[in-house]
Amino acid sequence: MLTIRDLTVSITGRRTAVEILHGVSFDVEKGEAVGLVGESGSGKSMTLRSILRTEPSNSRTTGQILLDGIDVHALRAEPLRRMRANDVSMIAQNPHAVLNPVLPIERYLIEGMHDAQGLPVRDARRRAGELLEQVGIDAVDRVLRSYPHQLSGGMLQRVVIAGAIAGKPKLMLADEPTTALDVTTQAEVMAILDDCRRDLGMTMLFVTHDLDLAAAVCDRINVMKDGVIVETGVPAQLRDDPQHPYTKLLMDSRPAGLSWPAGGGERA
Ligand SMILES: Nc1ncnc2c1ncn2[C@@H]1O[C@H](COP(=O)(O)OP(=O)(O)OP(=O)(O)O)[C@@H](O)[C@H]1O
Repeated sequence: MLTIRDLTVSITGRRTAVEILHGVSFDVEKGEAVGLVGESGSGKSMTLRSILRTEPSNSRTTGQILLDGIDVHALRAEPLRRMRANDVSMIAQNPHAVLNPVLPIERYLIEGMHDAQGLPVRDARRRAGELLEQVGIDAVDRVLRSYPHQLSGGMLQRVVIAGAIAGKPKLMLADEPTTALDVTTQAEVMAILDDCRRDLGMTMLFVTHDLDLAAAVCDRINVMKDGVIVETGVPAQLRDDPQHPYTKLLMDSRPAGLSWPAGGGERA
């Protein structure tokens, strides 16, 4: 479904250019959850931005990104808008960056569905309620009428997930979706995201610095360092037989006593 080949991104200054991604290549098959794991600054977010073509304006991208065989860097404005509206959804770290603080949640969801799918407002309102139920929200009417500042971070991230799955996108990009939440809420939101993905059969590219979290939800993991994928494997393989020194370092730096979750590639 997603093929990335030899992706390089350089940030250009007046006289110099700094290369940030140095020939990144990996695949995500239909229905798979694939992790992109690495420390801060390794280039994970830039890889996601390249897929959505939202790289900084002073950047230069080479290589190929194919979504179902279509080269996203060759798309003109209208097909690109359609791709962002219908095919690829993004869940970012901070829901406040996505939700307009002066609009109730209802407007965010309804306008999103109206704009992206052309759903009439009345249908979009009903669907918004269903989506909130799907992400585990009970007090649907209260949440729909609330403004972002009236809801907790975990609740807001559920709303963002509801918006992201509304159009049943082919590909979900999740960029540290639980990092800004407290630990208990992190687990809840991650479980909801994982459930929604499975229920809808969506493909996911999941960016995180947390190898354990990636292992819990991903079928395969790409380990990234300094703009390069240094190792790819299923979670059990990275745990039992890490090949690259950086993967070993990530394994060794996990909190003591933390057992590797039975998830991802280890699921029955
Ligand atoms: N607009 C920009 N201009 C210049 N450099 C940038 C820009 N955006 C990102 N970078 C640099 O590109 C590199 C990769 O950044 P990126 O955000 O992709 O890393 P990351 O792995 O997602 O880290 P984090 O988890 O902190 O977001 C970093 O060195 C960062 O400083």
